Amino acid sequence: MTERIKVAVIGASGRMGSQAVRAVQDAVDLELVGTFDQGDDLGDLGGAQVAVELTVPSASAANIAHCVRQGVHAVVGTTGWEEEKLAALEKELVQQPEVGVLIAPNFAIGALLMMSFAEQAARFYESVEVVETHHPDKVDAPSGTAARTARIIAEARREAGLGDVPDATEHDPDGARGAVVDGVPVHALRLRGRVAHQEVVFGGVGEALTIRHDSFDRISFMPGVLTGVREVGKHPGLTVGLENFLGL
Ligand SMILES: NC(=O)c1ccc[n+]([C@@H]2O[C@H](COP(=O)([O-])OP(=O)(O)OC[C@H]3O[C@@H](n4cnc5c(N)ncnc54)[C@H](O)[C@@H]3O)[C@@H](O)[C@H]2O)c1
Ligand SMILES: O=C(O)C1=N[C@H](C(=O)O)CCC1
Repeated sequence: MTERIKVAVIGASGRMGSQAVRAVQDAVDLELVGTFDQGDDLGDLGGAQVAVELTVPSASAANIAHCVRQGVHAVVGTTGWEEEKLAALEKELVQQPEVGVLIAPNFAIGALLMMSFAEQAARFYESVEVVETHHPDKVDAPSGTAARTARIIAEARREAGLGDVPDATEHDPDGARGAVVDGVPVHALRLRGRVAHQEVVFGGVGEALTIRHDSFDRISFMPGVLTGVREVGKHPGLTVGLENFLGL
């Protein structure tokens, strides 16, 4: 039998981390060797080959820098990885060229397809807005998925030579038009009872296209987490987006 991949989970007591612990325990080809949460010394990560990191935006970069220095591959679901943090991580990875880090704003297959479909549609529509809905315990807004979707759409619009999204608003003292990420309006709803949901709404002359994805349960993220764990060691350096491991 081939050796099982040794896995640690950081943020193991959280909503996602506790699901990830169960998913790793249930996978015959993986071995859970460490669980860590706030205040724990990560040390050698229990001898893990791969760490799954599901914490908070303010802690994630330091945790991943630690993993890289320990020579441990990392699968990162935590959001809030802005450009500066990614640049600093890339510098860390230069010192450990055999280590792979996957930053995955969303592990659900449907969310990855939603972003892919949105990229495909972007060049055909003058108007586009992103509306994300999450549970009210989420600490960051807009969601990592919404921010990434907006950037993917913006890039596709630039490549197609589209100009700004049309918007005649002159007076919006309360910010009713929402945030703007790379030129794309993004609206964040926080509702008890929801998990993670997003609509990408395109508007053209006389028509609209809505691409919607719903995660009703965090179990929807687990196949993607496990794919990340199995693949990350084969992809040294930084990878942003699980779609890169899925041929999407
Ligand atoms: N990529 C995805 O598909 C996906 C899906 C769901 C959630 N997320 C993201 O995952 C992250 C976690 O979400 P959640 O709902 O599980 O949050 P949560 O608040 O339930 O869990 C976070 C856990 O991290 C722990 N923690 C905080 N600081 C820490 C530190 N310095 N070291 C170790 N552990 C620490 C907390 O104690 C808590 O147990 C968020 O950033 C969220 O946006 C990503
Ligand atoms: O529950 C969360 O928090 C989620 N965070 C990710 C994001 O910000 O995009 C993925 C969906 C769930």
